[in-house]
Amino acid sequence: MDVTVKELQSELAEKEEEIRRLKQLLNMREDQEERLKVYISPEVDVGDKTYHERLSNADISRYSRQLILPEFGVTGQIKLKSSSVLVVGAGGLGCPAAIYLAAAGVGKLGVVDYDEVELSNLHRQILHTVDRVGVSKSLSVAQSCFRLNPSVLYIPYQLQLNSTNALDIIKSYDVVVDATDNVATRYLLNDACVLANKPLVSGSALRFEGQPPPPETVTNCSEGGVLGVVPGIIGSLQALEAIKIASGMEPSFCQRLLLFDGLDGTFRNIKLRSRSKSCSVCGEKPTILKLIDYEQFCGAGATDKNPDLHVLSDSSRISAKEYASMLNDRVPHVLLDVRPAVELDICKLPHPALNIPFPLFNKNISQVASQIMQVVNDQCHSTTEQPDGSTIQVVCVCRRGNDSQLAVDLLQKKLLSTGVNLVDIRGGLYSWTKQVDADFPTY
Ligand SMILES: Nc1ncnc2c1ncn2[C@@H]1O[C@H](COP(=O)(O)OP(=O)(O)OP(=O)(O)O)[C@@H](O)[C@H]1O
Ligand SMILES: [Zn+2]
Repeated sequence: MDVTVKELQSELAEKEEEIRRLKQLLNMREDQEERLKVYISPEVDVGDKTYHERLSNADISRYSRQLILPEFGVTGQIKLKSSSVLVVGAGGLGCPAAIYLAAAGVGKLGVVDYDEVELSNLHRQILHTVDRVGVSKSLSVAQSCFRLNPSVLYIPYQLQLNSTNALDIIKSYDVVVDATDNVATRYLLNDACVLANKPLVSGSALRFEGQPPPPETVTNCSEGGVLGVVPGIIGSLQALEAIKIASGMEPSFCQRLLLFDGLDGTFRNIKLRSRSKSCSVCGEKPTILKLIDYEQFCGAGATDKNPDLHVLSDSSRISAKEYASMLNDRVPHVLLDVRPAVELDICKLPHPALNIPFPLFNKNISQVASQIMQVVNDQCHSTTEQPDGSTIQVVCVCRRGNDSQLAVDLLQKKLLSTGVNLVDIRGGLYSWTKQVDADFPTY
């Protein structure tokens, strides 16, 4: 009897959620099979065993505008129809890539993503919809593509691609499109595609810049921000390249890197060095003969979700609720907001704050510390009941409660002798919304 009712309830809820998802997937596949049947049935009528290798009348109408392209033509269409493409990542790049691959008529389209749709995805992940918030992204992309072109076979994979499953999944596709957002997965895909001998079309898009091949990225959208149309452009270019490869046309970005700057609207096409003989994956004496642990190798997770840091001891942290009572009781303090200035325009706590963006702490902690002491001292003078500087609290806040801890940690070391009491708000503005004010925006 060591399992509590609560634990059982939550396990049941989890299982029910899983069942709900499986049912949804099943429905979609049944629906798809039904439609495919309709599509393929003329095979019997025509009595032609090679029907799949020919185009139906519906195909000819649907793809007519690309069939009349001399470089593509019926040969290209048939090749495309008998090919398969795997899109890894159903986000900002994956959505445009997948929809154009589906529209163009690839035979089989696999879509990998472990994550679920969030409202903050919709400005750029254009295949998801408001009513699919909380639904699996890979499923959502497959559903949207299905609506556009039901003759394609869609295989959604609701999982995180890693070294244990990558080769197994990749092996049944002809072309792989990297539409992910983290370094670990980029390395994984690179090595997996070399080992499996599959062409990889890489792309990335951050802030205003985008690039198809090769893998290279440092920040991510939730940290750096991105205008939705930029991944739209890059993901479309990835689809174009994948279509060229799958249909037997000449690829454009073999040993080339295309850079796009959305702010000044320019493209740069850079020639890459040819394959290095000493490369550890594709060189003459490769040392990487099977997939390794890429999260460990990169020192970064294969998701862009930052883990919660635990830098400060409990005594240096207060909850959002506790801060709300401090405001309520008018406890004198200095509120220090360490977010970038642009984020202060989005929302602020209901108390005047000193804004010093976190990067400045690493850059010049002495200057930051003296700026804070100045404000603390000013506040002491104006607060008659609190003549002693050491009783003024400095409360540090950021968006999620990671930077605020690092900032307090740096300050504590610097201001040790002053006796100033430094704390951070556990979980940042995010917890403020959760614990104090449900109307406070999250971003
Ligand atoms: N190893 C992986 N396996 C499966 N999916 C992955 C993997 N790595 C990244 N992804 C997926 O790739 C997609 C990248 O898209 P994008 O960065 O536009 O979305 P996001 O991470 O949801 O956005 P944001 O950064 O704003 O939270 C995400 O949906 C993410 O879940
Ligand atoms: Zn190499």
